[in-house]
Amino acid sequence: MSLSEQKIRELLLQVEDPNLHRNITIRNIKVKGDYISLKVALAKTASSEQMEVQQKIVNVLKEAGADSIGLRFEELKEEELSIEDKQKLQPETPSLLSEHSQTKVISIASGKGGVGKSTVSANLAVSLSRLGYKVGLIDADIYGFSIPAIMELEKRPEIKNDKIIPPEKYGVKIMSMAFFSEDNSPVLWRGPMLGKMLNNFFSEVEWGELDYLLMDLPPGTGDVALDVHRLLPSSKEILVTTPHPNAAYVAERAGKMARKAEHEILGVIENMAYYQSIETGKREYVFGRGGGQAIADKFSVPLLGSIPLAQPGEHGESGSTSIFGKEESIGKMYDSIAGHAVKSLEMVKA
Ligand SMILES: Nc1ncnc2c1ncn2[C@@H]1O[C@H](COP(=O)(O)OP(=O)(O)OP(=O)(O)O)[C@@H](O)[C@H]1O
Repeated sequence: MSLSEQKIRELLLQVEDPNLHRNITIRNIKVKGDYISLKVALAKTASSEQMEVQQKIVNVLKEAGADSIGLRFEELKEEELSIEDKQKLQPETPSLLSEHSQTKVISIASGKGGVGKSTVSANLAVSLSRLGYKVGLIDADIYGFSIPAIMELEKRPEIKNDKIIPPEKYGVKIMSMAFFSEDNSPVLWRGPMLGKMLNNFFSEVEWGELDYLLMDLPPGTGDVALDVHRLLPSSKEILVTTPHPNAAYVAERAGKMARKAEHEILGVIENMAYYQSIETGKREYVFGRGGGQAIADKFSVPLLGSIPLAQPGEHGESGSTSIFGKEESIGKMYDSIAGHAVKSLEMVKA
């Protein structure tokens, strides 16, 4: 059923900004047939409050007969907040960011997209959990959040006592920007928003005690790495590359960025390193050879491991097509890489 813009505005009078205790600010409404596209400004985005509002808007509009809703959020500008508003928005110090936190943060970076960085991040997180560690995984790849799909995660976070409880799969607690987007609509982030989003992922999320927090960074050498450094100066980095010399050249730029951000590089993971015939065991270096080692040498860090191209039928034990179980050959490789990364981290600390 199609709702008029005026009706939508009336319906949304029921929805409050939970931080400010007044009506939400609607930036724009577009109605195209059955599709309603809405942009809303809140005091705090990427937060438990946003989730609450998101849910309420969807419920209110669906109850009124709306079929399909696209929702985007932005934060209210400084000048839109009164002094009282600002008092209501007292910042918290996230415990994960405190200098006493025992959680080790590892960011996974790549020079370009499509090298399998998210797949590697997810499998590494699962392996660390298999090794007995308490693990969190942040999908900070805001331009193309793919962790929930890779983990085949159906659950969404829950809100308890104003905190976001991250859903868990394969023993890994997961947070993704995907949870803050309805209908998979693209999230457009400007520079300063990225830092805020990350900050909220630390302050708003009830992670519990974690041994490792992995962050799947967006590909490239953008602002997010700098934001991560500002928030978490002790974060370490792992670079993912394919074996092709060109891919390695691009990965080198991500490595230089890590160095510029004063992040220690723990090591390099080469993905899609070769194809191994199941019948003959013969390896074919489909995407070239040596790129991972070249990057590792460039930064004087270890090559933590080389993951071959997965073949149909190879995965299955875990029930997911992208996550490898402990009995699968690639699963064992990830376990070994995770063990190697833990050792590298201890050496860096020593
Ligand atoms: N070792 C592998 N063997 C076969 N396919 C792989 C392998 N690693 C990743 N892939 C596939 O390659 C594609 C890209 O992987 P993924 O999304 O993890 O890359 P990415 O580097 O995170 O990309 P982006 O940053 O653009 O999201 C996916 O379809 C994934 O299933």
